[in-house]
Amino acid sequence: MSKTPKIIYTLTDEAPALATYSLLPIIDAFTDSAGVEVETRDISLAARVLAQFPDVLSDEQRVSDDLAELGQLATMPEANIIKLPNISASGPQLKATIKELQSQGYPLPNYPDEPKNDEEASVKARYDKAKGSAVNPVLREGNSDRRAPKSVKNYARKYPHRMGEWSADSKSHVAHMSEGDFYGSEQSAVMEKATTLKIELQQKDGTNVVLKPSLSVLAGEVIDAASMSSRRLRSFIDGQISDAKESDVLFSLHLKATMMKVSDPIMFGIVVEEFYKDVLAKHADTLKEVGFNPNSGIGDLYSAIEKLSSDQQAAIKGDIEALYKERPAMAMVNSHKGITNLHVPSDVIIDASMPAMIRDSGKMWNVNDELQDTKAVIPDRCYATIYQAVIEDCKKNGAFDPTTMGSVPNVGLMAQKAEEYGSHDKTFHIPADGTVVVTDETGQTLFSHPVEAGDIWRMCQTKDAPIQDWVKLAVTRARDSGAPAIFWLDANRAHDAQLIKKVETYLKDHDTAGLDIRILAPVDAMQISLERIRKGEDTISVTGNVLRDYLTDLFPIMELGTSAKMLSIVPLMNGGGLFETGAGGSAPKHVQQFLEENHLRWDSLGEFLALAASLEHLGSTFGNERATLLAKALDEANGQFLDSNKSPSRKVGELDNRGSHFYLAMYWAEALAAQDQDEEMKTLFTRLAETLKANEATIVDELNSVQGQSMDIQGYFHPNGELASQAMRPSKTLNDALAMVAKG
Ligand SMILES: NC(=O)C1=CN([C@@H]2O[C@H](COP(=O)(O)OP(=O)(O)OC[C@H]3O[C@@H](n4cnc5c(N)ncnc54)[C@H](OP(=O)(O)O)[C@@H]3O)[C@@H](O)[C@H]2O)C=CC1
Ligand SMILES: O=C(O)CCC(=O)C(=O)O
Ligand SMILES: [Mg+2]
Repeated sequence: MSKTPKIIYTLTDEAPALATYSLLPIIDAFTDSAGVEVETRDISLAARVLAQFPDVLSDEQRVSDDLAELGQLATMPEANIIKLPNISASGPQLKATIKELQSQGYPLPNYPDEPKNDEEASVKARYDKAKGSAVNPVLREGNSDRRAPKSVKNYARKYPHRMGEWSADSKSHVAHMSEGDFYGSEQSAVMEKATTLKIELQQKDGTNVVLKPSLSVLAGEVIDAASMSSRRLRSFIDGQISDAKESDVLFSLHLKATMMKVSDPIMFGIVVEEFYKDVLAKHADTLKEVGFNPNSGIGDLYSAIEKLSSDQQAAIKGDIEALYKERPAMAMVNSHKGITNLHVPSDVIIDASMPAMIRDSGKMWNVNDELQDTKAVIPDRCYATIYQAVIEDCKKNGAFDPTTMGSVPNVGLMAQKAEEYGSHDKTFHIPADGTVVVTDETGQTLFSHPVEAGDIWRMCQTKDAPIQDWVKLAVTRARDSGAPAIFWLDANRAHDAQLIKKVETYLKDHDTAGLDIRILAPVDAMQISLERIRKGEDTISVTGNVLRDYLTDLFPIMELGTSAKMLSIVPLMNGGGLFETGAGGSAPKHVQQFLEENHLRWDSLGEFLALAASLEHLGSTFGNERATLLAKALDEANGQFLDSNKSPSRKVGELDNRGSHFYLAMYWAEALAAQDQDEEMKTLFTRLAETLKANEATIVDELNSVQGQSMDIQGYFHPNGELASQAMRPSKTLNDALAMVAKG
């Protein structure tokens, strides 16, 4: 790996990838002229799929495995990576990508749902490497520091987003299990020394199945295991379906099937099976024949039955319509297109979906496109209760006020795959009744869980070094910000109880004099943080990986309207920097709008903030003065951008993502023109600033007047780069101005 100071900018998917076609040429123009190298690496879902199959692709079609390269880089001190959100693919998304690539002439094999031989098993294993949250855990060699910078908070106070009102008699609530879940069954242990673990299912019939023959663990590592009873989950879901009907609230399910890619699709499938039970039973044989997979959602049924005669299709569809009349109303993802909460496992993802519901008065959309009170089903108790605490607070005190509310930044434990629950090769769908037993190399039993066929059993690892780093980061943030820091840990949970001991120990390594650092159960931590936020006070949440994910959408969405406006830094444990953009996802809805009317409402503020932090890091690590200068100027430009409210509008014909990039470029050039530290840069950027200012009206007109047309960029997951670039760079005046400063 070269040690030249450079920034790696990632190419990803959907809305952020489209935005990059417009933003990257601007970044290139500014950094080229300063001699700062910016290189790209493609970690899009399509590229990650292609990288798995060099053997079937032609020389021209073959792509490098950029993710593997970046995974290596993330462990080195010179790493400086800007990571945009990417698709964490659900099964249906992965299959759609394969289909699109095949239609573009890539001779990829089909995805074998049920491999029939070794060859198919190997194909499936390769595809599965690109499934779910396959990027973030590879790059996250550090813990997470996510917060709203002051300028962004001031912006939200000046231009508050809309918040739905709350009523004291809202019927919305969270429903969770009371037994048989992961929370209730968790067992945890800290490894005294490095060892190798074995996971085995001792079946009732006396035979043993080795689930994992060997797993190396380090001294000090926290290991835990838990199970989810499918029988109890089914009866809980049945109860909730009846209760939603009786209480006349929408039924909705909130999981993280993308990130917890093994456990949560199974839970999703169980809910699909229970909700559509009668129809699925009536047509069981036919649906089996056409290969319907409930874990992929009811949307998969509609695709699967396309193979049937139109009469057969009509019969099944008719039965589903009849079932809807008996069942409670379901929360809709898109009522115009008939997309329900149970259509696709990746459409409703808890980190974004629960905050959106809370922002919308605790309601979700019904089939008539109206907001309605909702039962939010979050089966496992580990974190469900925090959302109920927010709902209770809103019912009592009304909606939060973005103009006065304080902030809850987050310090999250996630380095080296910490607490990656339910997502990896240590989560199993149990094939038969028995006991799952974990033993160490001396044969001593660590954990033992009685299980039934169909249950989910998961193990999770959290290494010691990341925990120490996380505690240190929390103390640093508390010191730098002056805000109290709360560790959200539940003494009644086996895993958290181990972490509490470690936190108490490692806090002693730091000077905490004068700091307010507490350890509280998540519900208590939530209540105190909400009480303080209403008084305009800030409270740092110091959490494990799952709460990091949940809270870094929840609070930003309440405070700023979207998590896209967050600063999201991952100080890598070996000294490098990973700068994530925002905290949200890849906004598929934004792409839909872009394709329908050539308006991209994606807000790249997260990218602007990440770039400033990345340049600053490059400047300080390599003593590169021009990088520092660019960083300072970009900081000012970001302030100006927010102050002038040049974020994209949601409406066609108005300023969109491209227009917002133009303004950023103008403010950035103006800031560089205003400085006196570097004469050459001053001269160059004064010319650019003057040109952009003089042509502001023309450029904005060129960018806005193209809107209102449908667009075709020949692909969704793997669009034609030239067409996408043309679409995203429609202003000749702006392009010519940028060419003026670009080197060469
Ligand atoms: N770090 C990562 O790589 C992450 C990836 N993902 C992936 O993203 C995909 C979609 O996930 P989903 O949960 O729907 O989350 P998204 O964040 O994509 O969408 C939720 C909503 O948040 C708003 N939003 C998000 N980002 C922006 C932005 N930059 N500018 C303006 N508004 C924004 C949009 O609201 P509105 O519609 O009102 O405009 C959007 O519809 C999935 O494939 C998921 O796996 C998800 C989270 C993180
Ligand atoms: O990796 C993923 O799938 C999602 C990550 C995410 O939502 C987050 O880090 O906030
Ligand atoms: Mg998230």
